[in-house]
Amino acid sequence: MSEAMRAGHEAMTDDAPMLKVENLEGWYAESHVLHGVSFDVRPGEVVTLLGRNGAGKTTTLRAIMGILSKRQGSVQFDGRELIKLAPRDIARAGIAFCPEERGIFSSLSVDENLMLPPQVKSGGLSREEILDMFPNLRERLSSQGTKLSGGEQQMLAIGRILRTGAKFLLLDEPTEGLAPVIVQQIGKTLVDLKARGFTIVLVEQNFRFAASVADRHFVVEQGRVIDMIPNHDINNNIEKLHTYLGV
Ligand SMILES: Nc1ncnc2c1ncn2[C@@H]1O[C@H](COP(=O)(O)OP(=O)(O)OP(=O)(O)O)[C@@H](O)[C@H]1O
Repeated sequence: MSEAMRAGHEAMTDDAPMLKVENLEGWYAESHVLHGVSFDVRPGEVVTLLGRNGAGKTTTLRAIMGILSKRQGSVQFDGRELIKLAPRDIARAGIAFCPEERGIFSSLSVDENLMLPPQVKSGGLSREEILDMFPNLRERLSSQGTKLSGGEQQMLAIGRILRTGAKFLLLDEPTEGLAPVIVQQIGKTLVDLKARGFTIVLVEQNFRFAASVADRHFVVEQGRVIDMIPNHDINNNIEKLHTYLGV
């Protein structure tokens, strides 16, 4: 079998990663922040990036999305190298990013915010399906984006990327600052998305939440992935995790 055929064959098998990040390095201007991040995500998985503040989790998502001024290394998605692509082409490949700051436009209504991101692929959720998933948003459709509660804004930020057709989601701390009952609701949403075939990378500080939704956890420290813990093995690794996370 030729190299090209083997690569194609591997891309077709279930075990092949959907995303494979290798030796990813990233900079903010002169500041070298990512020092060779490597991890992979299989189709249908939910994985988390865990780590202390400033470890490089958000920067890793930004580097995957191409929205970092300088980056190098390899980001393969569905067997295709993305590292040299512009952010819009990375989005078109089928990766959607929900940033920590949520990016809700204050001058637009909930409905307008929802319909804002362009569709990049067929098979995205319809407006109705999204509103079925987030009934609170249906009641607030004509409200201004910033009149929403933090939880509603988070649901809108997640909901609108589901329209795009991207099946691979990068979610940056979706539970940050939210009340426990809302965190629970977001957790149910992620389980639902997984059941619908979405693959998710989740940056999370809330370790308990991470354990309730994820298949595997990657520990980020000083711009590198230093460990991987399968969720089924998490109870055997609690002390180690506490040390990693400084909690
Ligand atoms: N816009 C920026 N310009 C310069 N340095 C930055 C910028 N954003 C983050 N950094 C630095 O890059 C490093 C990694 O930050 P990053 O936000 O990726 O960490 P994190 O693991 O996501 O942590 P947090 O939970 O605090 O967001 C930190 O040292 C941070 O100070």
